[in-house]
Amino acid sequence: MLEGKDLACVRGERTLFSHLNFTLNEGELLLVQGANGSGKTSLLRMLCGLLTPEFGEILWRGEEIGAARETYHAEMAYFGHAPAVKEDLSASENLDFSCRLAGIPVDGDEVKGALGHLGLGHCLNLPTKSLSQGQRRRVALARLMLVKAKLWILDEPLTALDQAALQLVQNLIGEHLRQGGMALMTTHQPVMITGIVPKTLPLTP
Ligand SMILES: Nc1ncnc2c1ncn2[C@@H]1O[C@H](COP(=O)(O)OP(=O)(O)OP(=O)(O)O)[C@@H](O)[C@H]1O
Repeated sequence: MLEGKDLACVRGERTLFSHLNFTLNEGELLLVQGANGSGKTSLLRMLCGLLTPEFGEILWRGEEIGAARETYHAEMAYFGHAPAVKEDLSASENLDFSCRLAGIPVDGDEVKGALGHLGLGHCLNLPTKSLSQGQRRRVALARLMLVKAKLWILDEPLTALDQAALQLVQNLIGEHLRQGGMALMTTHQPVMITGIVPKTLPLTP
């Protein structure tokens, strides 16, 4: 279980949120909601250990994430606001590279399968810089299929996707949850995943 207890976030002079509590269990989806600038990305960065809460604690399987760092990072995958893809590498090289960097061995067929699943089968070997924004985001999202993490932390994974890709990515999240995974995400779009009723976490100061 992932648990946030009495969390507060201050950026500059502003308290973005305080007294924030949530739990996330296997099979659950938590939608972090709030206006632009309310602190959604800041919260996700906290959950990844990239930002220290002003107050409160974040627990993974009952242990504070700093103390459980190694286990936690092995079980968590983060899809950032600006997806990390290297422009000069092809779609398949990007996936291969990022999985190796994370210590996850993948073979060419797995990479091809993940990219094909997200509708990128026809541009496996093109340099990422020649792909559209939506296609680049799909390359970064395809990584989720390979890293086999229990917890997905997704910052606006639905942005810039066309209707077909929206469906594919929501199906991917649904499949992850049905297999006992957990997901926490931000989005400004409606989320419709068959059989899943998301929990919501509104951010207010
Ligand atoms: N390093 C920083 N120093 C000071 N303020 C910051 C810093 N990083 C972010 N902020 C401020 O914190 C606020 C929240 O930013 P954040 O990116 O978490 O919001 P958000 O809810 O994800 O917004 P959006 O919906 O636009 O993506 C913003 O007002 C932003 O300017």
